[in-house]
Amino acid sequence: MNLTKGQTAIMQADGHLLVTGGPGSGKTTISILKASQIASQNLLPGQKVLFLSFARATVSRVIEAIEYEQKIPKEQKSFIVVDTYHSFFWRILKTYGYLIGLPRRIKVLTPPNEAIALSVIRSAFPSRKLTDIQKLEKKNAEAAELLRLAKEEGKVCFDLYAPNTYQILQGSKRICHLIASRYPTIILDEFQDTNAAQWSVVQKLGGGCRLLALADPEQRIYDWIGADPARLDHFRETFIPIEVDLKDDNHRSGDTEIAMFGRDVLAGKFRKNAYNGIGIAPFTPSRDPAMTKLITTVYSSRKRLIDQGISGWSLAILVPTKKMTRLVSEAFLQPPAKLTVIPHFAAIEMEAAILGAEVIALLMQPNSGTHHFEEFIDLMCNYFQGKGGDEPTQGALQEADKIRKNYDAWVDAHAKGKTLRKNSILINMHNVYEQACSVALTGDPDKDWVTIRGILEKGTCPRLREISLEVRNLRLLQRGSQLRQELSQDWLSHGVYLNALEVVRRAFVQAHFDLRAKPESGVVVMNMHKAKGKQFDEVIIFEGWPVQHKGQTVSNPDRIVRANSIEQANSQARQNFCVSITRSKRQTTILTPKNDPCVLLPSNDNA
Ligand SMILES: Nc1ncnc2c1ncn2[C@@H]1O[C@H](COP(=O)(O)OP(=O)(O)OP(=O)(O)O)[C@@H](O)[C@H]1O
Repeated sequence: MNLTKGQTAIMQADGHLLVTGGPGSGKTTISILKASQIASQNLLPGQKVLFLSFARATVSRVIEAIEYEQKIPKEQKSFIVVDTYHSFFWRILKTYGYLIGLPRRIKVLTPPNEAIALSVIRSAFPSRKLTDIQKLEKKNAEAAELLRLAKEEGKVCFDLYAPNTYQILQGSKRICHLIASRYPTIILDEFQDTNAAQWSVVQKLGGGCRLLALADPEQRIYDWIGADPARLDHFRETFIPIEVDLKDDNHRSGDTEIAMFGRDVLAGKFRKNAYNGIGIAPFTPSRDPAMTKLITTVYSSRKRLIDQGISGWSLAILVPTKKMTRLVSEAFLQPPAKLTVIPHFAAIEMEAAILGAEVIALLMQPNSGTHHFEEFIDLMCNYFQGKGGDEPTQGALQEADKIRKNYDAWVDAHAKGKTLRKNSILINMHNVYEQACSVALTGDPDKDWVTIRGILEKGTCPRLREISLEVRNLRLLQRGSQLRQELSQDWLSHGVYLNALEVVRRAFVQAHFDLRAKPESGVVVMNMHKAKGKQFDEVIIFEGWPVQHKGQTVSNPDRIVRANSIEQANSQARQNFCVSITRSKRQTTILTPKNDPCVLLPSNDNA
């Protein structure tokens, strides 16, 4: 690979560095080569280069670049640590948290458990249309409870990682010094999206370490969780870095006009009528025709990639919302019009699946007396309280309440020697529970998991059926996985799965910090925000459509721009769209409803 002038300047620079550049301009690539150079020339024994990213998704892209694209030699690779901000902060908190009043032993409060812990507070507020005062009260009540959980119970939620790490660094020069001597160079990926708390930690780290920030101000898509347009200026003022702008170099899709189209979307002015590498196709705005259009478009893209003989090809379907990710995934599994199924991986929010998995794990454990059913009920309530993550629906919270009340009535009836009323939701739930508990398990975790899941799926309890469908999205029991090994070990030691629930809970915490990743391949479906920092051979962007009644639009959900309204087409919407468009190396196809095309696309007036 021949380095560009800008990339060469980066290789020659000393001191703090700020590297900017558009999509595919080679920021990640050059930072890896720089890390490798530092690893071979500037490290003392015990030191490493630390590469910090926001999400595991981005980490996997960096690892892909280190392993597969740049083929960094083994001896240098072992001196580069790629980590998420989360897991780096967590390591600091675990070791030094006691200095700021956290208990000596702390645990991760995972998002599903955070949702459960906050559900009582949340259910006290209306789920929609909150006044500003209500919003503030809710936020304060949630923050106070999360702080209490951290300080009193040692359960630390993700949002406290950065502020608590800052507190530790602020209070101890010695710890700052220790980190700097371990990691004399820190690379900050996607720096434009750093929030205030993360920035305060970076400022502390920069006192002793050399910082290399990578940024594209036009790919800033996290304003809603604290990214700040002025962040690059903060970095410039604080660290006076050498600055290299890789500008609009485009190595990702250089043979196409994908990057040009992305820039034109940002500017809202289109230089051409058609762009090489960009396809825009309308679909009929209702479920089956829309999904049919998407599925046939996927067939064509997939065929193109296979015909070109690209090994390990990747095709991403990017959609605006979590809900659409699910709808598309379901349509790929059960396509309309007798089309064939599309094997794929969907990046679905996992709260519901994780809590559902806990129910299955408990059912794998032996039914060892009266508390088993009680624990089962607790997990069912947890599932409904936590399945919506930080946006629980009132319906789900009420469902949890209903289960609890019916259980109390059941206990009461038992105590009085009476039977439960016939229409109690507990009747079916208990029947299916009993069936699951009485099935003979084999010691093969994968098989046993599927057996229990099957009982829930075929049973008469709609709530357990829902759980069986949710956990279908889990991929934790593949051959060789840690979870599978630990469950097998549990069976070997006890002849039953004595600790299945504990093993499953542990596996999810490990999975959150697990950074081993393979390049993304095959068909993947994900929300547009999740595609940040990634690249694929082809991309299809697919959005929702207006719902009409008697000729009037009654709602317009799941659009690239909220309600597809030109007033909402702000820079965030444009940047988010541009990031998605430019993830592709060869071809980006945009599918948009025929009667109400995306307002960011060229219309006949501005093409
Ligand atoms: N000088 C170069 N010559 C050829 N290919 C390059 C060069 N620099 C980078 N590339 C390739 O271009 C592609 C995009 O590079 P990279 O991912 O580093 O860009 P980026 O600036 O980090 O992109 P984004 O901000 O969109 O995530 C990669 O496949 C990389 O291998």
